[in-house]
Amino acid sequence: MVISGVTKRYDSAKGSKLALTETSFTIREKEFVTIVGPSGCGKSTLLMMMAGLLPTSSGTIRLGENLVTGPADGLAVVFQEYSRSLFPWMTVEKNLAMATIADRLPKAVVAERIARALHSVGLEGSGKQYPWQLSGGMQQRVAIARAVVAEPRVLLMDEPFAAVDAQTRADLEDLVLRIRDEYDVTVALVTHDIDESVYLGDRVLVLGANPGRVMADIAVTLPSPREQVATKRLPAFAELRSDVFELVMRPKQTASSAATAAAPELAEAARPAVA
Ligand SMILES: Nc1ncnc2c1ncn2[C@@H]1O[C@H](COP(=O)(O)OP(=O)(O)OP(=O)(O)O)[C@@H](O)[C@H]1O
Repeated sequence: MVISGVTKRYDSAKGSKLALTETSFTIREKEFVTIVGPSGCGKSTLLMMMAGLLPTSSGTIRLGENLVTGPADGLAVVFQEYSRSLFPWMTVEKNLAMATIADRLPKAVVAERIARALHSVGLEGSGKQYPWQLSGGMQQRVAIARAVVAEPRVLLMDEPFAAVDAQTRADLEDLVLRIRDEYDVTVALVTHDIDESVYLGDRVLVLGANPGRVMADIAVTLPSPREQVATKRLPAFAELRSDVFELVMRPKQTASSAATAAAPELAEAARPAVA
């Protein structure tokens, strides 16, 4: 996915707000990129534009050869608010089937995909249940299954674990890492949690606020597969989280020089494309 010179300005009766200043980066195929930054720096705005759910004010977003100008084939989104993103009057299976409707697949293929997706998120026995019969963590698993059932090239996630408890969050983080491998999908995940950004990412994009912009693009060179205890014990993990923390907390006026020092790989534009 290639994001080129994207800006976003919100205009309202109260005035105009530059939410995101010129932003460019590339996400390579199968890469897991996390996007972290302080509240209001434009993380959700950026992700919604990547999903084609919000128009850019200027600049372009491409998925492969195609410009993203609306909800695009090959893109799936998981939101924080699982309870609002699932249809409560439909069973889990029907919720998943809805995501495949546009593809007009044979019934047997849909059933197979649903079974695979439910297995991948550990909900094999829950297909006939309704979302409201499940815990919050299980509902978010359903939302993840629904996102992958259409077998997208890119999975976009907006603070998907912010509304669950710490233990469930750790389980869901590991689940998404497994899903990435099983479905060979490219992932961009927005979070405000610095540890999560480092634990999950192959790269961390650190955004700064006022206006929103990419301050640093940090390669995460931790070994895979990641493991909640062992990975977080590594000195390299502590170092990376400190780098990201410093960038997120650092006052705006010194941010760009700090970013360059902490992340010499900032010249991301030169990377090859792309999912
Ligand atoms: N629909 C809108 N109209 C006007 N301003 C908006 C709108 N949506 C977002 N903004 C503003 O744009 C900026 C970026 O918002 P955005 O929600 O993208 O940030 P964020 O980093 O995702 O924040 P948070 O971490 O708090 O969710 C903020 O200043 C916000 O107030």
